[in-house]
Amino acid sequence: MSPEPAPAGTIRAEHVWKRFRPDHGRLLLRDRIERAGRRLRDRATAPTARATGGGRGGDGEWSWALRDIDLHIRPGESVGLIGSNGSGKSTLLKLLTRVMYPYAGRIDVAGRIGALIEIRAGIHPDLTGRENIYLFGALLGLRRREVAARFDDIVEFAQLAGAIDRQVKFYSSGMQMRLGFAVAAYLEPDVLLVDEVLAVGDAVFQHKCLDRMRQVLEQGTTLVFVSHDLAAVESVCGRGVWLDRGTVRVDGTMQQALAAYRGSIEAGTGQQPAQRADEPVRLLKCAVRGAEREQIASGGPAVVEIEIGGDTTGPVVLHLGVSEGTANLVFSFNHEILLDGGDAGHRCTLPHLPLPRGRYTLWLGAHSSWDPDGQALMSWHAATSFDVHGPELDAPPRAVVRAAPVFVPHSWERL
Ligand SMILES: Nc1ncnc2c1ncn2[C@@H]1O[C@H](COP(=O)(O)OP(=O)(O)OP(=O)(O)O)[C@@H](O)[C@H]1O
Repeated sequence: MSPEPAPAGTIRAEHVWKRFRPDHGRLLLRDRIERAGRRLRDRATAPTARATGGGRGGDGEWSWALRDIDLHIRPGESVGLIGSNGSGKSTLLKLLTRVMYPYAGRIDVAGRIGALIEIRAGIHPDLTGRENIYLFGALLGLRRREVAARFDDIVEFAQLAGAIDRQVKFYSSGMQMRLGFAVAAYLEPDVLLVDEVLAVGDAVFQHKCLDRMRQVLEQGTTLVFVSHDLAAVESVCGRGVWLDRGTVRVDGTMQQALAAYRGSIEAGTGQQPAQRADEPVRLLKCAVRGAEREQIASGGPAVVEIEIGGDTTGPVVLHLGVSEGTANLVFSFNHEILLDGGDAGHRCTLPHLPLPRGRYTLWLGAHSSWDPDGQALMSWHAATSFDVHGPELDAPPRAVVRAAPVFVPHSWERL
């Protein structure tokens, strides 16, 4: 008896492997014969056995983009796929759309798929924008009448009113991306797959895309969203999957996946710029603590203690900043200090640290007061990390982007 078909919007990937051959150069006949021989020998070996060896296949030429991926996504779920460059995010989306096929494993996507995985994916350059919309609709299995009912919304969203009867090859990349996203998001797919759409559009269009994704989710569509804009992914997705060198490192809530991913970036020392050697102003010590050696609490006091050395004399502008993870600078300020050529300690007190629970990085740099735009006396670098204890920030409504975490004390009363 065949198993029950999965409900539309279900995505299931079981033990999925995908590999690529990096060298696409021309091969001599001798190389081809050698490869064919190796392939024949390989056939006798099981896929997983061939897959071992740190990303290299048995013939030493293949590298694994995805290794043993298992994912089950239910209808209506919103999944953010995060991970560093080359971790396999786009490859996974391409497998889901069947633009390419896995080497081993099984992929099932139930229902109609709307996808924007490459700017020009699914868009035919010789057809007009109008023809592309109808063609895409037909590929999704929609009737002409059904596409016509959504046509005006698509054109309005993509801001292409004046260009819809022009061939797409004459569109700018921004126009093509807007058309691709609008078509994918307005033709009511059961599954919407979006890869890095925010990288191309301007800020207004980015917000429109996030807003549209939220509406699509409210209609019950399944969303898989790939982006390096972590705040945007966090604002739309409830579930987070962190891909690391082709494997799933964390599959949990979006917050869990982001915390683990950010933590790994921080732990990977060398990824954070350290102070350069031989700079005129040297940071000898740096610590962040709460008042009276207590831990730092949201809204409570924090004390930054630093010791500066070097031969420089005279007034110097010290820059201090705090970032979430290594990326988002939450705040920064400057302070002028007077150096006398010896080592000296400086203390900065922040009476109410406006940060919610989390791990933060303290950044420091210094410039001459006489030449604030000139060469840094101490380059901007990550000096230390510290933890803040307190409440998590409440989540904003879906598709509203929170740029940086700021804890603002507040109280409510009923009138
Ligand atoms: N068509 C291809 N031919 C050869 N190698 C490929 C191909 N597509 C992807 N790869 C390789 O597979 C690995 C995963 O790539 P993929 O584009 O899926 O990563 P990603 O996580 O989407 O990265 P990014 O964040 O930079 O977009 C990389 O090592 C990449 O070089």
